[in-house]
Amino acid sequence: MIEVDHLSKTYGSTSAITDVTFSVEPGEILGFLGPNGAGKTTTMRILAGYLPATNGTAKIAGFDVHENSLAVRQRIGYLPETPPLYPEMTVEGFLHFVARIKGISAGDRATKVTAAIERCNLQDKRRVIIRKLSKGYRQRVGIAQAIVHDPPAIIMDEPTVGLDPRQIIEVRNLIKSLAGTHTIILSTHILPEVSMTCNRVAIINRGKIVATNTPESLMTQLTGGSGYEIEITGETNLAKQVLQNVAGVSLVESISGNNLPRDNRAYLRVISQLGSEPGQDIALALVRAGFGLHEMRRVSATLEDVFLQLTTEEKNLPTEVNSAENEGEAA
Ligand SMILES: Nc1ncnc2c1ncn2[C@@H]1O[C@H](COP(=O)(O)OP(=O)(O)OP(=O)(O)O)[C@@H](O)[C@H]1O
Repeated sequence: MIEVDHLSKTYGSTSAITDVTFSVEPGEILGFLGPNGAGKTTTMRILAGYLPATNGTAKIAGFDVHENSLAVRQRIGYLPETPPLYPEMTVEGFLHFVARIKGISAGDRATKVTAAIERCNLQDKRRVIIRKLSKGYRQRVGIAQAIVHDPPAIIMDEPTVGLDPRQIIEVRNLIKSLAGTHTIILSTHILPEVSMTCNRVAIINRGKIVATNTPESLMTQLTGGSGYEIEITGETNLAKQVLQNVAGVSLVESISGNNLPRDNRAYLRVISQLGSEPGQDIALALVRAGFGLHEMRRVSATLEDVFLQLTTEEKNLPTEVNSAENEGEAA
């Protein structure tokens, strides 16, 4: 349904995205995950036909976003980071207005607007002026305007930014309820958003796709699915250096958080590389380096570990995961 092929965009001398390739199957929700400035908005805007790419192609339902932009706009709903709302209009009036600009015939408008209102649970607010709505309800109106013409594909840029926890749950549930009948790309820098909402994730870092897969497979393939939590006596940074040099170790992070280490104790989390079991070597290396080893236990990797590994430890990546996955996606 959505095919992105070697897409690049430069702003003057700044390269925002480079060689971005991925695809989204019909009915799927793809999470487009990356830190600030990674290139998410740039990609979303190109897909929505609002920005020309410098190189590469993107197709929605078989139509090229640049060459057939009108056909593409009829087939996508776009929710930018700040929803394009007219605050002085009522919810219903605004949705009628959007339906008209999107080319829905006068006879069909009322049915389509009512369907979007019901889908987004806005029945109680249909005659309320948008300015008076909470941010959560405004976001729902933003989603309603994106789906009012019943497009097969929906592109959402950071749809839950600025919402309170209850509103976030509501908007996520709404997005999930749209999957199946719609194909969705959702850009986010929030990790739980991806594991809670998306079937698959594409991780982008500094303008490049560094992995594409289901959240579960990423966790297993990239980290071996496990690691260790370790409590030692000694200096954290020194211990990190020692552990980083142990064969089979992929990522080391401090988990002492804001708590001051008690009795000079450090708490570390080590993620192992695919297929390796470095537990014994970790224990040996720590003891040989003079650290007191108080506790060491196995833990499962989280999506956060994967994300950190991909966005901060690129040099340690098992390369087959990247290339094999991207080829698979492009096929
Ligand atoms: N209009 C522009 N002119 C010049 N550089 C830009 C422009 N828009 C974005 N960039 C740069 O391109 C890169 C990617 O930006 P983009 O907004 O796509 O990232 P993002 O992942 O959406 O980030 P955020 O989560 O912070 O919105 C950044 O380095 C950004 O500074």
